[in-house]
Amino acid sequence: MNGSSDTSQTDSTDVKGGLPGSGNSDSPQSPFSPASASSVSSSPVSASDDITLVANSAGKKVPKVIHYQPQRGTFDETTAVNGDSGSSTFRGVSSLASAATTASSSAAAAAQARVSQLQYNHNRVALDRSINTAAEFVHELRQENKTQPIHYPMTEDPDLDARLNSRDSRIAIMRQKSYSDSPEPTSTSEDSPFQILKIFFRFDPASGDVVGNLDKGALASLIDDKLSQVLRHLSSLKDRIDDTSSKVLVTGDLNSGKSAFCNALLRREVLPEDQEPCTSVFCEIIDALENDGVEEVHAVPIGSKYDIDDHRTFCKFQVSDLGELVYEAKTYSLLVIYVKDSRPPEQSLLRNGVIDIKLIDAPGLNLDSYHTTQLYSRQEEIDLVVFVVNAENHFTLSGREFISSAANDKNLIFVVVNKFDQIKNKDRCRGMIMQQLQPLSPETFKNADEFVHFVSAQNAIKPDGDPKGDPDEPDNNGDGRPDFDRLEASLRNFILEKRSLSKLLPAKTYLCKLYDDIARLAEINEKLYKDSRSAIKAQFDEVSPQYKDNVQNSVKVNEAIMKLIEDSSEKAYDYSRAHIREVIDGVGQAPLGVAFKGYSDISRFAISTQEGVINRILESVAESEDFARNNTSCAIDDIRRIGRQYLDEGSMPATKFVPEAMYSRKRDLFQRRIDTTFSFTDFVDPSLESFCKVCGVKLPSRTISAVIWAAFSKLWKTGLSGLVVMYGPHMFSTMTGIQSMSSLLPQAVTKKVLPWTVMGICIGLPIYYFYKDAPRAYQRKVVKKIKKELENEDYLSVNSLRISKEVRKVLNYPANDVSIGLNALIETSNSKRAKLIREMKKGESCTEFYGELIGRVKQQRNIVESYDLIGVD
Ligand SMILES: Nc1nc2c(ncn2[C@@H]2O[C@H](COP(=O)(O)OP(=O)(O)OP(=O)(O)O)[C@@H](O)[C@H]2O)c(=O)[nH]1
Repeated sequence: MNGSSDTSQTDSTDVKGGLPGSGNSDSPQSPFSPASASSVSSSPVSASDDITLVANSAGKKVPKVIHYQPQRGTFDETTAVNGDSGSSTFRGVSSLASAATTASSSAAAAAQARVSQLQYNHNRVALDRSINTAAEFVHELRQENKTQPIHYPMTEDPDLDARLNSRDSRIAIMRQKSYSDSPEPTSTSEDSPFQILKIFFRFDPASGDVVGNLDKGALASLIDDKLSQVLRHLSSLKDRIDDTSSKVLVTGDLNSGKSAFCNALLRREVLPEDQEPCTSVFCEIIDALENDGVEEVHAVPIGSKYDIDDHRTFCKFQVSDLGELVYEAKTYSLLVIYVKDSRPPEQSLLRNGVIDIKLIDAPGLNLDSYHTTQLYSRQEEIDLVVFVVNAENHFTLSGREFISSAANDKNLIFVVVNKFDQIKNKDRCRGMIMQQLQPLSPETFKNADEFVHFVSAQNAIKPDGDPKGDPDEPDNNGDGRPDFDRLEASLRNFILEKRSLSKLLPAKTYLCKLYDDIARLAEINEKLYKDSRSAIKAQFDEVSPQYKDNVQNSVKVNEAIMKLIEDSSEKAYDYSRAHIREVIDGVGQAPLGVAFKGYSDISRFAISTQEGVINRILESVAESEDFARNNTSCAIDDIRRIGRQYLDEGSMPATKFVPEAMYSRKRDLFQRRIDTTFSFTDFVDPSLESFCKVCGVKLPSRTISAVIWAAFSKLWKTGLSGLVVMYGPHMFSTMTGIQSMSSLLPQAVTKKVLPWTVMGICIGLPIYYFYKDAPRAYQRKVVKKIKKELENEDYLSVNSLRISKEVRKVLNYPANDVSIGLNALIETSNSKRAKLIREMKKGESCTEFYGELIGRVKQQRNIVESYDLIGVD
């Protein structure tokens, strides 16, 4: 029987009244990859075939539908059963013997068997669903781990030093230790709170720290690896329970007699046995009925995937070629051996008429690490492990490692202590083996009667061995057939009758352990987030006011500094305006100190005078700039002092103040704009004041002289002066009676002295005046001219503004420094605050996620726990 369409009928049961929602049709979408999902769906549910066990079409030589009656130990063609009365203990060989005496109750047994079959299918479908649910949980954990790395508790056992996370490395290390005869390895099972989600960490003795520098990301990736490993395992579990055949893996140390054991089961020497290590290729032994009854070997080349219907995937050989083929590990990865078993179904394990059995003979554990790794991975897809141990050697290190790993998954494994015929002190050997087994597989130890057998495989096949093999015969210490028959009966019982145990129990056990682990991991994480919540809240309460204070301080400081800048700038403006105005106003009033060396030197005098005036004004501008510099320097100190109230020196980027740099770029170039040309009229600037000064006459007062001068100027300008010249003498004589001035003087004076005197005064005095007043007149005129130009271009305001602007500009640098420092403080406290808010939110959502997950996982755990597998059979 294989997994073809006929086989699907075997387990394809429409579960009526089974577990709520069970059955593939309404199962949630499979969380596995499409490939594995499709492999599962290849067993469609059929309501009509719920309890019929069907041999495949190749089984023409046996009844098409045969039914095993375990209590009678017989088969008939009308009753479809697979189970017994539901006893929870293993019947062993005695049950077969007693079955003969209960033939009359066959109808009742058949009915019971139907119920058993129905329950088996219920459990299988329910487990199938539970595997899907478990895979969903694992997917959720993986997703969570991506967004927020899962916290994983680490063990602190220094003995874990050399343990690595990969199975290969672990095995390699174990093997290395085994070769070096090192003491028993330290198991991490006690150190880790997990059974399935156990991660091996490397202990760093130098740092005294587990896994040394393992950061969150690396840990997350380790957890992700582990979770994807679990997903793969769940997928193979699913395949395993959906697979109608049973795979029995025969493994053990090199030369322990695995091949001899397989041969003994087949009652013929199919596999080669040798003193030297020989089996280096996996051998799958299948009933020849699966190959149209033809005995042959299909050797699958490395890299090829075996398909019996595709001849390109294997090479055909005779069974007799196996002697050479088992050494061809470099060419073949698998030898599929089809053998006939002519014994009746109630005796043959392979051709039992109930289910397909594949017997897998594996290379010895200590052959090499590659084969050991292969063995570990094959172990995951098989239903039953038969571990063959050499009674002479007991359990080796690699054997112990393998058994604890397999027992973790399977709960129950068969231990065949072979070559028992070679042992003299059998009781001592038995005691020691049992002692070694107890910690490795407690369940197997508990059920040792059924699962631990001391035999001699070689003797079992000998022609002089008891051919009938009565399993009820007392133990004869492995010297002959009875011990082996007893073993075989237990094996048959477990595989065929206790199918729930052999097929479904591993899945149930694994799921329970996985649910426990997920719940434990979720509890640890939930607790962590709950615990860290109050710590984060306390931090937030501390940081939050800091942030507010920083914002307020920043506003306050910025306002103070802005005011300081405004004040300094205004002060510079006011001072500059007042000072330059004062200088411009007074520039012409004091002598400029430019010597007038006569008219021959008039050009130099003119230029020097102009320069003198301009320089005086420029000096006043420079003085204002100096004032502004000092003022700025003080203001900078003030700004830094304000900043330091809130910032430490280091957090304030100090821009260096260079006073000379101020006003170095925008110099006042006013002198270039002044018209430096001059003319004769620039030296004439008559005024009463200057006239009096030149004549050495002191004016009565400034007011009187100003009035006189004003009147004179008016007269002169309005033309009254002409009237005075024309009619003045006439009016004078009319009013005084003096005809002419000359009549008052002697004739000689009138005629000779007076004209010359008058002429001298009228011509000489002005000439003298203008000559003498020319330098001062020029100065006055130049001052007037420059002042006018300054006024035209609003020189005063422009320069005051320029000076104050520069003050503002320079002060903005330290102000900016303080502002940057304060902003950094705000930014730091704000980002701390934001981070804490994020952490709080994340913590809340994580707490919620794990809390909810724990509830769902525990609920599922209880459901799986409630599946009664033992009671079924
Ligand atoms: N005395 C004795 N020798 C046995 C028994 N079973 C096997 N042998 C011998 O042990 C040797 C190894 O047996 P195999 O069956 O080849 O062992 P194996 O475990 O398959 O060997 P590998 O596949 O190479 O690891 C052979 O010489 C067998 O004849 C037994 O029960 N008693």
